Amino acid sequence: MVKVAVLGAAGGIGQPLSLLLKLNANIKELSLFDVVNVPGVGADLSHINSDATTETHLPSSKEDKTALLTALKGANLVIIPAGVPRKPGMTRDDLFNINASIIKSLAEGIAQSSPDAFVLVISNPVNSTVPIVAETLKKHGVYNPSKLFGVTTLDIVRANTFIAQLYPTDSKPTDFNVNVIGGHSGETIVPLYSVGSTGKLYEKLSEEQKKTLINRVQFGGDEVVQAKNGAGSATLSMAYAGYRLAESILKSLTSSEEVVECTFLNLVPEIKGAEEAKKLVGGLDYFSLPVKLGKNGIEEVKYEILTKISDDEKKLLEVAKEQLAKNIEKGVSFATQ
Ligand SMILES: NC(=O)C1=CN([C@@H]2O[C@H](COP(=O)(O)OP(=O)(O)OC[C@H]3O[C@@H](n4cnc5c(N)ncnc54)[C@H](O)[C@@H]3O)[C@@H](O)[C@H]2O)C=CC1
Ligand SMILES: O=C([O-])CC(=O)C(=O)O
Repeated sequence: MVKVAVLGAAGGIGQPLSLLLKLNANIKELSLFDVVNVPGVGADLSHINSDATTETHLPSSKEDKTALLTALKGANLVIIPAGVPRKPGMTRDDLFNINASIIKSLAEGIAQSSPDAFVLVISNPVNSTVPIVAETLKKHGVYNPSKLFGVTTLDIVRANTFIAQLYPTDSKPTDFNVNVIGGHSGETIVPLYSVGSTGKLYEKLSEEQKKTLINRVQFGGDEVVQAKNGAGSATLSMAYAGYRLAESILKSLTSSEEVVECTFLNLVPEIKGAEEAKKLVGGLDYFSLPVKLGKNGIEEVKYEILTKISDDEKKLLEVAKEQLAKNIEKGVSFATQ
């Protein structure tokens, strides 16, 4: 039975994500933090007759650090959807200037109040915000790379849905679990349709259809940003995806079932398979890959998948690596300056 803290709980993602978490029988306490509106969200959720208790934490002023520290106290799992979303015409990197400082200050709170927690970073640009959290925790001497997750699950969710839409009579979205690797923005997102559950169906597509499908996964976020027309980006599908990763982590804590998920992680030697992965991705320090989850977080990186990909996917990877290197460096230098 665990305590989960959601930072940014009153937002577009935070609210439906908190609703899903409120329904999870493994969660004993749900701690909701935001800089606005969070008491209302908490009061509303608290009437649901599931067993998790709900508490809310709203800072009394910009200087008030106590609300965050209290929200995080004793948390086993911290999920961060705090920050600003995109508007049409913006890239995720355009969010860096605002979101980087928000993420850094939240990571400082985690370092102080819940240094042993699993940390799931949703806030964009993920390719840079994850290194910011890592460097901030390092500075405070409490960094455990096995417990830091950049949430890329929405890319997997989209990849499953979009291929199923091409084969409406032969398949359904739940048939698939596509590995999507790399990062979480545009061309850094690399869906590996040629391996695993989608291999045979993918091969049947024309070159044009393959290109369109991959592009749709890479730029799926833009579809939602454009449809919302200035009112933000994906929130409901993101809440579902963030919940899926949180649920998988909780499952690996409470059962002996093997659980594998893709996540954007820090490729450090202490994690089994990470050194092999790092060599295969041109020395990048962070990359999204399938990982085996266990009681202590990421137990093993399933790097072997990188040796099975098609020549076309290798080309996509080259483009992704170049962009990722810049995004990662931007996050690291912000946090270490
Ligand atoms: N990783 C992924 O796949 C995805 C990431 N995102 C990202 O998630 C983030 C949140 O998106 P939305 O929920 O749509 O935005 P939103 O604006 O609806 O909600 C963000 C919430 O964060 C809160 N917030 C701002 N500063 C804060 C602070 N210092 N501490 C705590 N809370 C704070 C705001 O008050 C607001 O309630 C964005 O950066 C967005 O780009 C969105 C979709 C997918
Ligand atoms: O597109 C955005 O800005 C939000 C996001 O990360 C996504 O939907 O994948």
